[in-house]
Amino acid sequence: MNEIKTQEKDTFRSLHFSIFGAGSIAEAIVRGVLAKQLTEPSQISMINRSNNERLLQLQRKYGVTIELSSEGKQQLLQEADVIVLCMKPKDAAGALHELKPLLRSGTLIISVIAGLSLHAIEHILGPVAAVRTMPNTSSTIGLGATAICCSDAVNDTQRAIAMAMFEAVGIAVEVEEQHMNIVTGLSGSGPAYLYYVMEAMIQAAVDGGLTKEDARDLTVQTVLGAAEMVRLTQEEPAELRRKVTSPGGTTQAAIDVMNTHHVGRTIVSAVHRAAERSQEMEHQIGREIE
Ligand SMILES: NC(=O)C1=CN([C@@H]2O[C@H](COP(=O)(O)OP(=O)(O)OC[C@H]3O[C@@H](n4cnc5c(N)ncnc54)[C@H](OP(=O)(O)O)[C@@H]3O)[C@@H](O)[C@H]2O)C=CC1
Ligand SMILES: O=C(O)[C@@H]1CCC=N1
Repeated sequence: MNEIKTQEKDTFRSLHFSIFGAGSIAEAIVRGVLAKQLTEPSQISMINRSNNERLLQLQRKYGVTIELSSEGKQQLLQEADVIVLCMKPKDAAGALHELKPLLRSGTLIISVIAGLSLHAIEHILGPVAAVRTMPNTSSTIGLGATAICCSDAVNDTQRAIAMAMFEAVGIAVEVEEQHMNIVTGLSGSGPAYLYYVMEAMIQAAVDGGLTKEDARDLTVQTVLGAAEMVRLTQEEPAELRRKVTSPGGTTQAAIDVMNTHHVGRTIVSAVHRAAERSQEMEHQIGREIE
């Protein structure tokens, strides 16, 4: 992970962030940013449409500012230097229309919403400084993987703020907007694919007689170790797999079963289907805003 530069750190600390939509990914980002001490809880406000109980819970947990009245919420949006859009795609158009009359010039918009294009944001808000991102929930523990792309109005400082925010909670890369859908299929949804595999591995071990606890511990360490092996050795996953697989051995027997069931091809199709779904959502939001 890159260390954030001192100057950017100072800029970051001086900004007021309004997290517009206080769900799972919003919490992952806030928790990660606060854990990295990138800013103080008092610089962050969180807003929901109606779930005030959730806001109170977040306030208790992180010490962030919340507002329960609609006037108070509007004021937080008006005063924010950075507004982070974190609602579901279906709620995005409504929220952008709500935001439009409140937006000050110079406010940076950062969106984490799958399928919400920069064009759609600009269509409603006008030519704003907007950063489209795709993080993932591992940001909660500082191991997120985020891709970002920026609208024409984004200046270097604003780009650095967005990068700093996501580098504080993992790695961040800048990509062309046309690649955001495949990023969504890869790293946005990706943690769920690995949990899916882990669920199956734990189930198999329990079926084979292990306790749930031992099955879970051994599975977690196996996945952690495999990811770290790829990262630290810089070897290709295929090469590392070859080293585990003795001819005629146990791994070969397992891989044969996976090949018979086209598991590799299925994963490729799954990632592409998620990317396609992201594109469909982009079109759907596009239709909603026209
Ligand atoms: N979860 C993930 O792994 C990832 C999610 N994303 C993206 O993040 C976004 C949020 O997902 P997630 O965190 O899972 O969703 P959640 O359902 O957990 O949270 C969405 C939040 O948005 C609030 N909200 C909805 N409409 C408005 C509004 N008009 N004004 C203010 N708040 C509003 C909801 O509040 P209320 O309940 O009061 O309506 C809710 O708290 C999605 O667009 C998704 O594409 C991106 C990367 C990864
Ligand atoms: O499932 C979703 O739509 C969101 C986007 C990426 C991860 N979760």
